[in-house]
Amino acid sequence: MRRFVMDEPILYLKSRAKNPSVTNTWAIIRISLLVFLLKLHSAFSEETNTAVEKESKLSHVENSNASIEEPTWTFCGTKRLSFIDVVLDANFSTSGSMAVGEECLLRPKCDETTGCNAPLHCFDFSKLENGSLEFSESRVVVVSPHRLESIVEDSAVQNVCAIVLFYAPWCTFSVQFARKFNALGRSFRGLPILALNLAESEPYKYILAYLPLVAFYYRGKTLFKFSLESSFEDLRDIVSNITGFEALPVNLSDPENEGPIRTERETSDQVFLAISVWMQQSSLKAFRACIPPLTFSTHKGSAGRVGVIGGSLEYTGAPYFAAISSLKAGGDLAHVFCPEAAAPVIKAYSPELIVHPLLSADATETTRAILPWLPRMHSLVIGPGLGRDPAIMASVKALIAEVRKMSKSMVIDADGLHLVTLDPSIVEGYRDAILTPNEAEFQRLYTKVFGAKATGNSGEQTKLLAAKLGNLVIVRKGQVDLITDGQNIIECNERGSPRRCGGQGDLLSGTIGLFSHWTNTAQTQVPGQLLAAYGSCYLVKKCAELAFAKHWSIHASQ
Ligand SMILES: NC(=O)C1=CN([C@@H]2O[C@H](COP(=O)(O)OP(=O)(O)OC[C@H]3O[C@@H](n4cnc5c(N)ncnc54)[C@H](O)[C@@H]3O)[C@@H](O)[C@H]2O)[C@@H](O)CC1
Ligand SMILES: Nc1ncnc2c1ncn2[C@@H]1O[C@H](COP(=O)(O)OP(=O)(O)OP(=O)(O)O)[C@@H](O)[C@H]1O
Repeated sequence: MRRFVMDEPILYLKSRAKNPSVTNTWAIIRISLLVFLLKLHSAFSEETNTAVEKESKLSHVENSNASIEEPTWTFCGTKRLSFIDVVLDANFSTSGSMAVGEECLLRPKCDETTGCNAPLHCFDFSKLENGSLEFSESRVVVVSPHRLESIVEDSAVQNVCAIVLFYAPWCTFSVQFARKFNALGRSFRGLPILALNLAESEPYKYILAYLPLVAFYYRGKTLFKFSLESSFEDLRDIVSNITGFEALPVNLSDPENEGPIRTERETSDQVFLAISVWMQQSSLKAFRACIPPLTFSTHKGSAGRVGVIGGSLEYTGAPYFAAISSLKAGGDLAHVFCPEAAAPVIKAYSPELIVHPLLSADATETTRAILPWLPRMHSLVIGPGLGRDPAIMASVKALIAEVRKMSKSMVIDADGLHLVTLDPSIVEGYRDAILTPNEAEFQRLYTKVFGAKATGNSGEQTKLLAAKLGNLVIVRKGQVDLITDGQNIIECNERGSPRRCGGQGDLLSGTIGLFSHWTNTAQTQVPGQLLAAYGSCYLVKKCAELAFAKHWSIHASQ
């Protein structure tokens, strides 16, 4: 599924708008092409003629305003306005975001010729001759995503302002805001006042911090986003002040303001989508707040000591990936407890890792040797590369029992999950456990616990299993990672990488091990294990996406 942030098409178009000579040349080429197309098309139908007429008018817009300079910006004057965000890039004199309710007024920068009160040069569509264009009327125009992109594209090469409401008919706040926005549309003639219904758009196509959200575009840039706490009068004044368009008298309570955006709420399954988007955004924010600051007062180990219990003669990469990722993500010390045969190999991969060749087929001896180390670990990652030797499994089972007694965070992955599938009671009811199954591992565990294959909604299946195991945390990995403690569920639907090379799960378990220490220390409102898991899923998917974009074919070390 393609996803992009709202500003992405704008960024793409910026390069064309920045250089006036390129813009002019581009405009001339477009006009010549349009004139040619005009002649060609006018032979066909009446409908085609109308379209061509519109294009011809737009080319007139381009032509007449080709010389207009990019304005610079400043805040001046005082008026109580509410902006969510002021999105001005390096070309502009002011940047930053402003809290709701701050006293400010955004203006093109004061200079000798324009003074402080000069508005933007926004094209007035109502002044077009024979103006039958959609924007020449005074009303909100509901557009498709495709149409919105083309308008933003047009506005990048012309001096067109566009005000866009992103809304959903099932969203209570959108519906409450609809009347104000409908009235805003009726207050201005000649200015594109648009609305995009997210319910009819590709899910996740626009990542919006708020719903509803009003964005103001000018020449292909998002200049700012309005807060919905603004009154209708404030919204109208902002638009009027910035564009220089005079507002028509409109009464907010007029019945005509019932449309075109509906003021009655529709019910829909998409509400879940909104909650999911909100959960992801708030989880990321909450997780970020748990990241320990870098200061000179900390000591070695305080940012995290993670122990990985894993590795075998066959698999030395998996425990290495888990341990090294906990260090690379910000941990201070990473220990690996592995069989003797694997230790020199793992050690040779990296001098950073502290490798203990203490895991053996003798459960009593293993426990005796590793037990003194356990209290020093903040968290344990159990399973990467262990293999399935029954005697080793028995040793690990004994260690899990010791970790439980110490109430330490424990991430169970790979062959550790095989052990849990053989005997789920070893983790049952232990809320500090985080299981990280891939799809195959999830199905095996689910079948073992419920005696039947999982069917139906995958979120519900995952919640059911986590609840049945006593509300521990399950991270079901896949195209969308599902993270649940049996009550709450968070999805991580970052794009990740289409390369499914081995070892990516080990990166995930290693970082969850570290992050669970951070979130437990920070004492969060959202359960710490859930946050740690979300932070890690987000990080691993983001890294995979970036590495894939850079190398095109990735493997875990990248
Ligand atoms: N470099 C290394 O040392 C590595 C070692 N690894 C270790 O290798 C051992 C075996 O791990 P496996 O993951 O192969 O476990 P399994 O032996 O249980 O195999 C899982 C099977 O499920 C399949 N599968 C995975 N995701 C699936 C999905 N979404 N839908 C359908 N089928 C799916 C896989 O192709 C595989 O055949 C573990 O100890 C693991 O830690 C892996 O972590 C990879 C890297
Ligand atoms: N189809 C997919 N598209 C994008 N990302 C995916 C997809 N499937 C899994 N991932 C991501 O890859 C990472 C590892 O998941 P995977 O299912 O490969 O685990 P694993 O089999 O346990 O890995 P490992 O090879 O380390 O044992 C997770 O971050 C997961 O989100």
